[in-house]
Amino acid sequence: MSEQVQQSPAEQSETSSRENMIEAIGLSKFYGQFAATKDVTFSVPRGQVAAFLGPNGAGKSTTMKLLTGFLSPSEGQARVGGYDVSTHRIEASQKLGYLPENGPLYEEMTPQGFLTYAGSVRGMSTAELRNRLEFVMEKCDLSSVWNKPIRKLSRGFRQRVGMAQALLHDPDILILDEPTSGLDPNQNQSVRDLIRDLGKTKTILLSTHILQEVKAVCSRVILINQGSIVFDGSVDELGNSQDDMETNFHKLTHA
Ligand SMILES: Nc1ncnc2c1ncn2[C@@H]1O[C@H](COP(=O)(O)OP(=O)(O)OP(=O)(O)O)[C@@H](O)[C@H]1O
Repeated sequence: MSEQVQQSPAEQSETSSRENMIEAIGLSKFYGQFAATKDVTFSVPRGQVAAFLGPNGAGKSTTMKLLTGFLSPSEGQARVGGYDVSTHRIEASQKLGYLPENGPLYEEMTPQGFLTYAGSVRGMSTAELRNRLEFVMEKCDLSSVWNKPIRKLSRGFRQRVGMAQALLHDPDILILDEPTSGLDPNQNQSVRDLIRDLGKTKTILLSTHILQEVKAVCSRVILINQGSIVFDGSVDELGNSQDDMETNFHKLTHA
């Protein structure tokens, strides 16, 4: 008979922080009577690339803002890298890169100027920033627009500037809100390739309503509808083929 080892609460919390890099624990956000999210609970373990899927208005961006500390929950707790984001915001943000849905890009700045500013706000040293700027410029394929004002850039390049900002401090965890929204098929492909590459070393939660994207880059799907989680499982469990996935998505979101 196997012996059960009892863990103290502190040990349990250490285990959970080691294994789960992103944790939503009973997250609800109310606007008046309306619940944008209702008791949202899930966790993403180290090294997993998880899709946060749902139709328009389902609560994806709200959950991501709660997870990144940009919104305070009405109820529940958000943890990133083992830290509660409302009480340990700085520690959590050092481990986290966030691509917001409509990133705050400064239109008059160039990518180089904006990313230098973002790095200095994060307190990066000159040498570290120089290395990381070179890395993200190459990784996000920004060299051709490095010194153009952001206002002149296409949606695809703006998205890549947002990705570069999220990657600048080499975080272990990425929360990406619709990273491919509004991109043309070539740009789509290049952002997906980038995410797949990043997924080899990082924990990623990305929101989308594109099923193809889920299949292309993720191993896990968390599906939200009307503010509540309605499915949490592997991509294959949602459906083996694109058609199956579409049928199940439709069933789960049109109840
Ligand atoms: N500040 C706010 N005040 C009132 N309602 C809000 C507010 N922000 C979001 N909502 C509502 O909460 C719900 C969830 O919005 P959210 O932006 O999280 O959805 P989403 O899944 O990200 O949608 P999309 O795919 O369209 O971006 C929507 O009905 C939205 O209108």
